[in-house]
Amino acid sequence: MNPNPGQPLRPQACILDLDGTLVDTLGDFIAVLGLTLTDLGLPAVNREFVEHTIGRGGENLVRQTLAHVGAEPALFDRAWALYQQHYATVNGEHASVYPGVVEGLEALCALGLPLAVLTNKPAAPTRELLKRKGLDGFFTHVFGGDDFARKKPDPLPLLKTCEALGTPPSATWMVGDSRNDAEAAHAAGCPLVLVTYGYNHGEDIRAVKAARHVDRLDQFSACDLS
Ligand SMILES: O=C(O)COP(=O)(O)O
Ligand SMILES: [Mg+2]
Repeated sequence: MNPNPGQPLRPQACILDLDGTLVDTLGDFIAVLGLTLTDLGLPAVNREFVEHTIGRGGENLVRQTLAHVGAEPALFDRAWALYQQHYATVNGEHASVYPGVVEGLEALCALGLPLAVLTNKPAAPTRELLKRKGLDGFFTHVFGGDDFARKKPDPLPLLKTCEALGTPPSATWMVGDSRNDAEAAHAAGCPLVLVTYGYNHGEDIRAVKAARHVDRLDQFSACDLS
């Protein structure tokens, strides 16, 4: 029973998004797309386009990019293969952990909460990035966009992650940076925290309904868990 109806349950576990929430990976996406487009003899795309398009997985980014530069959709398979090759090399080089993330994760772990990463990035580069940035030790589970039949904003990956964590969705908080995380969390029944510093397709994340909006991850742990 929720002792405060209308208030979300105190977290028993947390699910965290990766890109735009834990790590600022925009520079990696820009570099990898640049290399891919050069290999294909296609024109470059600008930073704003990349920032507004990331969040729904690499396949979607590559598809949207081909459309944006006026390339044939049939180029997708080649472009996706090149993109993945370049991503494996570049991964983390132009990326940095956001301020407050390590402190926030330490606070959540100190409370004994199991933590999972759930991202639309494929699982292999996700695990590698967490390792390269020294974040891998915080998580009991790491799931990527290719681990389940559907990606966020579908609720399926969140429900599967709750199952793996062994906690009910109503007490499993989702922390993310975009409306994909928000739609998935609302549909799954997970309380939602949105960080204000990530990527939300160029739209103001404060307009998206959430239990909390925070400017740093350690603000979430400070206000909700003590
Ligand atoms: O790969 C992406 O599009 C980013 O995904 P994420 O925000 O779910 O981590
Ligand atoms: Mg994100």
